[in-house]
Amino acid sequence: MLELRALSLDRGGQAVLDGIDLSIGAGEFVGLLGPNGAGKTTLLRAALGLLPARGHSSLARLSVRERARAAAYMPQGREIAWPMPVEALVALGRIAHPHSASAEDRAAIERAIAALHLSPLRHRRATELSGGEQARTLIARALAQETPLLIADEPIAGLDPAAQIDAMRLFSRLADRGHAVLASLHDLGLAARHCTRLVMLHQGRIAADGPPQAVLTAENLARVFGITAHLAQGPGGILFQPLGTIEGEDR
Ligand SMILES: Nc1ncnc2c1ncn2[C@@H]1O[C@H](COP(=O)(O)OP(=O)(O)OP(=O)(O)O)[C@@H](O)[C@H]1O
Repeated sequence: MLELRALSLDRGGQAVLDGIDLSIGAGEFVGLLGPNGAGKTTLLRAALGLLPARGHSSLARLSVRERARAAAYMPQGREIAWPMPVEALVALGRIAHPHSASAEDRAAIERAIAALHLSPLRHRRATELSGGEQARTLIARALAQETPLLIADEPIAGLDPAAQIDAMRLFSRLADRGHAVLASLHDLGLAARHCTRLVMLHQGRIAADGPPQAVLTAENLARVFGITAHLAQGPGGILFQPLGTIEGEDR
């Protein structure tokens, strides 16, 4: 689904990505973690070929149309330029499909609208929605693309707790159905409970990669995030509670 080898990128004379090796397969819901500025957005955009990088990305070499069928992308920026109805914006997800007004397209749009509970909002102008409603609309647009891989940059930022859990469950179900999901996330607790795998980025390099319990360790949290946390095994996976920051540590 996604293969990155030695992906590196400099910006402003600094290495922002430094030798990223990452392979993501069907059935994986990968949470991309890391503090502000670690390189998460840069990694997602370079993987998609939206930023020129050294090394190899299996997506970056595809034509625009091929790539739009291989991977859907929900960017971090949520600006909606046109005052179009929610359902028309979701329908844009089908634009790369050959017959983008077919019964199959309409069914995909309806599935995406239903999955994000957007039916009551479908005729509203997307520019007039709340931030969280806009976020759900943009997730639905990416979902309507029905690609093997979904790449989402902070998809649950600004959602209320129920909508965050709903979205994480949705991504998890996509992975269960054989898709792959790569999402940058700042909520380590939700990442721990819902992702099948976590990749922790630190200063443009992968600091840890594996199942949640192997990545969310006290040592990694101190070294990468500069925090202490309470970690416990709960009924549905790891329970994570941040406790404090580590003063004076060189992160
Ligand atoms: N156009 C640019 N020129 C120079 N440096 C840049 C540019 N864009 C990003 N950077 C730097 O690259 C680094 C990685 O940025 P990136 O947006 O990938 O981080 P991030 O992990 O997504 O952070 P956040 O969690 O804050 O969204 C940061 O130090 C940022 O300042």
